[in-house]
Amino acid sequence: MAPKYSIEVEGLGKAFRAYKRPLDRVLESLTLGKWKRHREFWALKNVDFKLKPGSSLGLVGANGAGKSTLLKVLAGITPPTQGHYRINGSVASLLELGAGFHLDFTGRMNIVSNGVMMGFSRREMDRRMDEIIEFAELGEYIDQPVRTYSSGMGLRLAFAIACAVDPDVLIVDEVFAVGDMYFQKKCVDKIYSFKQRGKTILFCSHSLYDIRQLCDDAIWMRDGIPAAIGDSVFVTNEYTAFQRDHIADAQGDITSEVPMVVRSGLDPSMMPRILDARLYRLGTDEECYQFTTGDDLELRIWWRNPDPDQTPVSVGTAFFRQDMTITAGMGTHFSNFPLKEREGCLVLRIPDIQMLSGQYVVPVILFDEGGVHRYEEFALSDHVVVRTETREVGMFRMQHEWEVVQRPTPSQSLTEES
Ligand SMILES: Nc1ncnc2c1ncn2[C@@H]1O[C@H](COP(=O)(O)OP(=O)(O)OP(=O)(O)O)[C@@H](O)[C@H]1O
Repeated sequence: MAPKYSIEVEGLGKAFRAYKRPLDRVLESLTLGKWKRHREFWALKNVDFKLKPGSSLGLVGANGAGKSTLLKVLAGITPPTQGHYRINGSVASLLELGAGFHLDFTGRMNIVSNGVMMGFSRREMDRRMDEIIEFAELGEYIDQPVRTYSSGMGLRLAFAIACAVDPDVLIVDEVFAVGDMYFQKKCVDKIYSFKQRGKTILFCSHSLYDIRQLCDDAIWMRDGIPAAIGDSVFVTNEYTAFQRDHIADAQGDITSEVPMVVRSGLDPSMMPRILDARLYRLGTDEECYQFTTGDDLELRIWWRNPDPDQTPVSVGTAFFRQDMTITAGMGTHFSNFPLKEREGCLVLRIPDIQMLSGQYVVPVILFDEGGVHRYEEFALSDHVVVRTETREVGMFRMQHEWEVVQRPTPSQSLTEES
């Protein structure tokens, strides 16, 4: 019978020793610990959660919040100081890049030694060798020592090995931060296929967008303690709200939630591209960036995709306020509207805009078909300004109505009944 949970974590904590100076560590060890020179520092405290097979959990939080430490504990790389965890099934982890590789061994030799470390026999790894080499696409480098690899190449090899051993639980730390666009796309596809096959994924990223797209649930780690746990959209919203209130320099960086575009790896002539994007009054050729609440607008996006079968794309856009809030986001992938053409002008019609006064930045983003991987981000030539002619407050005009009816207050009805 399949286990109810693939990961169970209870009261997990991890303390490190913090030394003021490197010398203090030496002094402490020379005195066999009698002369204590460290202070205890808790990188993780009171972490509790359970994950069912097939679910994916994202970790978000500021630098130093404890995300990597939690992943390392669960990957068995470092023991917890407090609490327990249990993982039902096999685990593969992609944590520090290149960790677990022998630098003087070739890629091929590392495939075997890595697999053996994960509990596979040499023969099994030999059997999977071709599949791993094919996925990693390292060419002749597969027979070169790993010390000659770039970090992207190390990642390719590590990811190929992790995929080939087909673990029940995959633990991934910021895998999309390294590697070229083409390989990132392969990683995303693999992660999706893991999810679809009922595997469990633990994933840490600074890209809230990736967390929302790939993870069902999320934990916001703050100073080693879970500050919010739950649905990934809820948790990332909580985290964004916190960042907005606490990080002064977040001002101005209004599209930071949409991660950077990566433009390498593919033959440039085969790259899907956004050629242009402009805003108009609906149904006219009047290009316009100033609207009044209730106006009708139309965004036209010209794109080209040389190979829609091999590289299917989707297009998204959003209205970002100056404080980073996404007021509204739309995407062909959300609307199940596939773009099968090689090129064309995609028209997004928005009648009766309901946004209230404000200035918005409207990027247009070319994604893969699932809306996860970004090929290109295109900025409109101007900010969009919306004015509201009434004195309504808030971000949005919400549909509503008022009415006066004759009905007793609930407390009156109770008195009458008794
Ligand atoms: N081996 C270690 N010895 C001492 N302190 C450590 C060690 N590893 C991590 N820490 C500390 O634990 C805290 C949590 O670190 P961790 O790497 O888990 O954060 P993170 O959330 O992954 O950060 P980032 O987003 O920058 O990767 C940090 O203050 C870090 O300095």
